[in-house]
Amino acid sequence: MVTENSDGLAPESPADERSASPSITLPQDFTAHALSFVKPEVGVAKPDAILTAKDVTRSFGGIQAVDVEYVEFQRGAITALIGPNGAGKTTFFNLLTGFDRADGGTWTFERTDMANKSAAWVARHGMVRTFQLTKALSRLTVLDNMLLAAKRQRGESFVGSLVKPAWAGQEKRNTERAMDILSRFKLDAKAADFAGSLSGGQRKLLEMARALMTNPKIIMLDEPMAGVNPALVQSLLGHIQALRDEGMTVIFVEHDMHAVRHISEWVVVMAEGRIVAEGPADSIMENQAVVDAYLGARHDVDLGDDALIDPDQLAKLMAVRQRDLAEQGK
Ligand SMILES: Nc1ncnc2c1ncn2[C@@H]1O[C@H](COP(=O)(O)OP(=O)(O)OP(=O)(O)O)[C@@H](O)[C@H]1O
Repeated sequence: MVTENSDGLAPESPADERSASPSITLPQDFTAHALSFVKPEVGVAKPDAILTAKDVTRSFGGIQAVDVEYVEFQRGAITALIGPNGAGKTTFFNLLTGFDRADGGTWTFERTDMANKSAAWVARHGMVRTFQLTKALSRLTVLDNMLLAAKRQRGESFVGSLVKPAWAGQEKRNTERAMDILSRFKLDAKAADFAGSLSGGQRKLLEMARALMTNPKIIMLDEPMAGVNPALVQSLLGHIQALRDEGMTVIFVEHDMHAVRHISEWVVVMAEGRIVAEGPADSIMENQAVVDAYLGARHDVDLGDDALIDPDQLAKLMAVRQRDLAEQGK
């Protein structure tokens, strides 16, 4: 039997079906509490995994960009994916969300095989990633960006979009939904403005807003703090926490370690394509593999809170930094 929406139309995507059925949202404390019993070990099982990846590989020429043996992501939690430049974080995101094809491996989302499905298919099944505002999108209005995101993520064909009755009803619903989401991010007054006129922080909010157009269960944010005025960081973090509080699973790639420490319940660390550590943010900074990974690639990294780093490891970091400066003759 096909369930009907309140406007009498059949649901058009699994996202619509999901919103029509009752859902249970576990309290945020439950997720954080459940993770506090998990051992900080690579590949460790989570109490309620929503996404599981196994033996996922991707190479470019001679470079092994991703070589993830096993990782689970906890439902309803905020998980940060960190690592030095070139660690494979974005490539891993692209593989999981269907924007790139893996050489090998499997991954399942809610026990559904997601390996090498199209990005539109992945989004329709509830997993979306954010994208930076490109030049072309900057020349469209804020509302157009939202409507385009809904179309693209549904995988609508050009011919399909010309079938007027279906198109018109859908367009109206999409516009209403877009305005609702924009008002949540206080961007509704900007709906008719060019996206390119937004500030750095507002652009990040628009990226998040676009991803919400298909009512996802997992939202994957690529560097949500990049280019954001420090005064707006707190508000952006609040929006991410609000998504989690509503029951969404959030996975985000971020270099800003203060943000990572502030909001994530779990941190997964990548280096040279592999996962080298995972655990709660507070303990991860003391992990030798993490310090080594950053020492190998980014000597100027700010791990968020010096007080959390083991004094020996901090001394090691400082020594490398001093040596670099000496070599540069400073
Ligand atoms: N399309 C591509 N063609 C060739 N090499 C690529 C491509 N995409 C990524 N790589 C390489 O794969 C490796 C992993 O890159 P990726 O961008 O995934 O790392 P990252 O951890 O996201 O880095 P950053 O934090 O700097 O964004 C790097 O060596 C990169 O140069």
